[in-house]
Amino acid sequence: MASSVAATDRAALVKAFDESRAGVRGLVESGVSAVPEIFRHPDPYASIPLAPPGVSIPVVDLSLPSPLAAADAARDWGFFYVVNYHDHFDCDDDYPGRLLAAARAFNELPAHERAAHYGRTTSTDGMFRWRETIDVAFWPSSSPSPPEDAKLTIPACCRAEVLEWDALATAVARAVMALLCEGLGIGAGALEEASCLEGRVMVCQYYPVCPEPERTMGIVPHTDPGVLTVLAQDGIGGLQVKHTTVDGESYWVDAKPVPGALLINVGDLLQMMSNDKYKSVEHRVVMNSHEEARVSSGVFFNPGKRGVSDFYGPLPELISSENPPKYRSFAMSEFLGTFFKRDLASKALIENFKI
Ligand SMILES: O=C(O)CCC(=O)C(=O)O
Ligand SMILES: [Fe+2]
Repeated sequence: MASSVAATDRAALVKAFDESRAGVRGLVESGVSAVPEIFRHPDPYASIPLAPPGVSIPVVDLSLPSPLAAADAARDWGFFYVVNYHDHFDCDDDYPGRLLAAARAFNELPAHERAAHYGRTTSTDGMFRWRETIDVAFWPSSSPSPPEDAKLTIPACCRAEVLEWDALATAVARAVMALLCEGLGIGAGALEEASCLEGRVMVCQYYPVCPEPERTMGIVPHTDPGVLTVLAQDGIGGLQVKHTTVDGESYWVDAKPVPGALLINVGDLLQMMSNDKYKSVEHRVVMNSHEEARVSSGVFFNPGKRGVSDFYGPLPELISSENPPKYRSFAMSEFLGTFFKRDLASKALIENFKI
């Protein structure tokens, strides 16, 4: 009986929260001093320890001739910063700051102006996160750039910056994919030819200030499902990456904000396509205790070709009797079906395709 009453209370809380269409920011604006029940995690910061001082995520300097730096980082860490890319891609020095400022401005509009874009994402465990997520753009995978009607769904106050960000993130992903292909010893264009730049999803995340940061999380530990993620974050911090050393010791490493840098991470699909050479690693966002909300934006790259005869799995060029496939091949429809059914829990997705 008690649990059905609790379930009813919870349903009422969820309904009230959704109907407000004001999101977590609306709660903060209304002056909540405690994290409401639906956002509370049983033990958000249990599990493995924080990294010892001096351990940090590798940096790949795109202005230097170090062709294997990205591949080494993708193998050992699954995460790396890219720096000094502005000249390489002929982009303004204020990137990604200009995008992040525009995304912040959107999130800080009065609630009634944001409401049209309100959308709440919960994972299959039903837990709510202390964040706002706007899917700022999602367009048919067959189209190389957003069609005009998709552009109009992007909030007007950040539309220009979002479109610039899409173009920059795609150029960076193209260059990084080429480096990662070279690291696999295959043609630099192999991932692009497999349509991995085409199926893009962009999100802007806004993590409001939290009155009880120890009770909830921005994002629980997860791996990204796609091929590659290109992420921009502002100066607040909160993203942590799980790193396991060669001795098998694991800890959370802060992805400290580096001005102007972008973060790249390997997703589950790339781990499988590379037959485990590159690793998709868990990451999470802890609540900040700053006085200002945190803003980040990720572009998730996925294969765009999704026909019945388009199969993914270890790249055939990599497979030999010394390197037999560790995963079976699958169509994107099966992959996505499994993705939407799974828990956000670590590595659950990839296990389904192991041979
Ligand atoms: O906000 C961040 O820094 C990371 C977000 C993230 O991991 C995701 O959206 O998958
Ligand atoms: Fe992620």
